[in-house]
Amino acid sequence: MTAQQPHDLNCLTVAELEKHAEQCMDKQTRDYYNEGADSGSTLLENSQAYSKYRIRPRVLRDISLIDTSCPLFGARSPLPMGVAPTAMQCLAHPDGEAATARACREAGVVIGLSSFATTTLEDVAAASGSNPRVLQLYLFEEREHSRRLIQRAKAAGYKAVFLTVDTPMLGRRNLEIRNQFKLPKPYKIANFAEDSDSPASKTVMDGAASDTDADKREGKKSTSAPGVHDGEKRTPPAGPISFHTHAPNPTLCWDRDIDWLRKECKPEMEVWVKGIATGEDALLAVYHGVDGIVVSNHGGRQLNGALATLDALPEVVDAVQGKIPVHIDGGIRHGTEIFKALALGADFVWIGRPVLWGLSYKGQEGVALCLRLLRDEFTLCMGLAGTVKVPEISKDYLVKVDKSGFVSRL
Ligand SMILES: Cc1cc2nc3c(=O)[nH]c(=O)nc-3n(C[C@H](O)[C@H](O)[C@H](O)COP(=O)(O)O)c2cc1C
Ligand SMILES: CC(C)CC(=O)C(=O)O
Repeated sequence: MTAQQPHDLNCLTVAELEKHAEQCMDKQTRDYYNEGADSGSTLLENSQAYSKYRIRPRVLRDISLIDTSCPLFGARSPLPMGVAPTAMQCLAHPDGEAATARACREAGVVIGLSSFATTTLEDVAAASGSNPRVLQLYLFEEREHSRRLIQRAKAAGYKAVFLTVDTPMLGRRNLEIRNQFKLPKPYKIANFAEDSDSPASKTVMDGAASDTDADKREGKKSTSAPGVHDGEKRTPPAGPISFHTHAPNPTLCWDRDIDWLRKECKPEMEVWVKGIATGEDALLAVYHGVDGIVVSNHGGRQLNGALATLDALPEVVDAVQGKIPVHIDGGIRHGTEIFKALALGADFVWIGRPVLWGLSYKGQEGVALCLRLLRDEFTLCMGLAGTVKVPEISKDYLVKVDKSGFVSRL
């Protein structure tokens, strides 16, 4: 990714990228990617939270050499920004996660790969070369699948596992239900295509929606549903691995699961938790020895009514007191918003839907465009705000504007 890259005159902002992507995606994909849970208010507030803050630019500071780099996984990242894990990217473009990985490699930007990717983690590693990658993990109740995935990620050079902790149950996504969302053939949930614990596994890996998906939507009894105490013993979900059955794990807990995960991953891979939204849980994460936190509400797709991530960030940063890195995702659509998140104490940001929009628009080239737009906007923001180094970005550069227009220093 070079600074001299010509502009795509049809697409100069992430907002324009979103509009183009709308034309490129079929309805099922557009609805699945773009919607939030329930009324979508948290999805909306994730973005709106950024407009409560304005930047206080400083001048006459010689900003001729701007360094946008920051530390990440024991090395340096050229930007304080990575690509968040999002499932099933072949829905956006046939090249899917491999195209995203190639664009990330070109830009030197870390890629987060979803457990529920449509490309294997080995193929993404091959497309990434020496560029850093992390594996997002849904820790299944049936541990063997997860154990195998972790071993494969280690062998393929992944730097970290990001355990998603905001999905003890799946959020209610009404468009997904109405569309009877399913992964169309020939795509597969690639990382589990070889797992064949039961004969039924093979069927769902072929890409068809499982009966289990339909049963879940219709509210039929499932072993993975959280416990209403009816005296029956819980059994983990068996059979086909589909995201409706296996991604949510209502049994996850700090003591047993985080400790197990650290033992499985370390020392080769770091263990992070993705989906922290309170100071209390941030303290527990530190106590349980995780290497980092992502403040996230899953892009507003889980608990609707939860606080916007930018609003949750300060209490997490206060609780952590710099002991481990704090990252954030949700609603970031412009380089100035990366700046605001860092000014409020985040060490790094992750970008979700805009990357999917880029992928839908032009495959690898579209993802590269998305990353370039955000990079250029962020660099421009640093320069115009009078900062030349990422660690200089602090709350001194922000004011908060309340609903009546009253401006306060932070
Ligand atoms: C279509 C889609 C699929 C997602 N899949 C996953 C996933 O498999 N695992 C996960 O932890 N988060 C997943 N996420 C959440 C993202 O990692 C991230 O938290 C969120 O997209 C950030 O918000 P943004 O889209 O507003 O940038 C998904 C988000 C979207 C939009
Ligand atoms: C596998 C799914 C649960 C993917 C996901 O996290 C999402 O759709 O938000």
